[in-house]
Amino acid sequence: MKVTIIGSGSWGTGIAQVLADNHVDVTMWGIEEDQINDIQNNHKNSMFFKDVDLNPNIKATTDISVVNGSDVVVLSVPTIAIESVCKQITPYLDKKTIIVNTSKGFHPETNERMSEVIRHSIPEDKLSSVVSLIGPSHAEEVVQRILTTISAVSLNPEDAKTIQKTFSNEYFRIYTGNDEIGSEMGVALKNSIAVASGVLSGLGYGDNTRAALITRGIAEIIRFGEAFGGKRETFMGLTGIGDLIVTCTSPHSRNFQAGYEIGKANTAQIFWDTNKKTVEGVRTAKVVHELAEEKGIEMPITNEIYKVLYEGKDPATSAKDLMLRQLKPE
Ligand SMILES: NC(=O)C1=CN([C@@H]2O[C@H](COP(=O)(O)OP(=O)(O)OC[C@H]3O[C@@H](n4cnc5c(N)ncnc54)[C@H](OP(=O)(O)O)[C@@H]3O)[C@@H](O)[C@H]2O)C=CC1
Ligand SMILES: O=C(CO)COP(=O)(O)O
Repeated sequence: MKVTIIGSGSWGTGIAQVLADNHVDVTMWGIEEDQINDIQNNHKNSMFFKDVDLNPNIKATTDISVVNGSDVVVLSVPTIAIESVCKQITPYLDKKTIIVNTSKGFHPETNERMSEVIRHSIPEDKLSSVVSLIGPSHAEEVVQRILTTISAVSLNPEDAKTIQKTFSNEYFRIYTGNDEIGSEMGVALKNSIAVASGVLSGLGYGDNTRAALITRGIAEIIRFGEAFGGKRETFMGLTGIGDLIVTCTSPHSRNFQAGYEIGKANTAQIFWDTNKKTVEGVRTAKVVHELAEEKGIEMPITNEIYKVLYEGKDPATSAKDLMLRQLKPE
């Protein structure tokens, strides 16, 4: 089994660690020469994990032709880059390949889910199927082999099983699923709720507030996901409540961290002026706000985060407005 990972960032490195530990032939491809040399020669990705030793069998290159001969290609770049990397790898796919999506969010212009983007970007004769490998999994913990469980979700059950077998080990357990819509919606929408979680912490609120946010957050994620065809039970699993909990509560979460700074400053301007990290929940809030308006879906938390990010509303007023919304029965 030959696996190529597209993207040499945080999550690509986490995935590579798991595969190399499983004795899979794994190569990371990236555009940052320094990072690639660091992985290939020093067995480190110091930009992301200063003190972590990587499995020395992880290979790394800036040569995209490495994709040639791959049985599986894992895409570990931000959602805004998924379409372009699909186009870049297509000439080098020489058989029907399983494409593993690990990104969480929507296409920047078409608002499509990631599996849809990949299916539209890679010709059928080069694509076995898309498997989304998603769930509660901060790379910072996976590289340290901290026990983690996530889902391999695909419309093709055989390919989902192949990915389950390839990635599973004593610290990384994979479940399979086929509700692509529900799973991809769950992991995308939780990022905007995680920004809200950070904002509330930055404003100085506590554990009661966070529990309220997670509970009401999953309620609006379910409303949205069901309206698009996701199954209710999926939102109770790893790609729903599981990923929502980890991202809303973990200091590793970049969505939480971005929200925290916004809450502390009581303005999103600080984010727009300084952020350089991958914070998917920011763009997702815009997509979800637009789609929810179109379909008339009630998304109070996501809408307040949208107003904070895109309309200059101050977070303290947003929190108060959420609390004073007209009361309804539970
Ligand atoms: N980090 C995590 O714990 C997890 C992340 N995810 C998801 O994985 C996706 C990637 O996140 P993550 O790895 O954290 O992000 P990072 O920012 O850590 O890494 C992304 C990598 O992709 C590279 N990249 C960006 N655009 C391109 C491009 N056009 N061509 C080639 N490479 C490109 C970046 O290079 P450069 O630095 O030059 O921009 C960087 O090396 C996100 O959707 C995220 O939600 C999912 C689960 C866990
Ligand atoms: O999706 C993730 C963990 O499951 C990563 O979350 P962040 O992008 O907020 O760091």
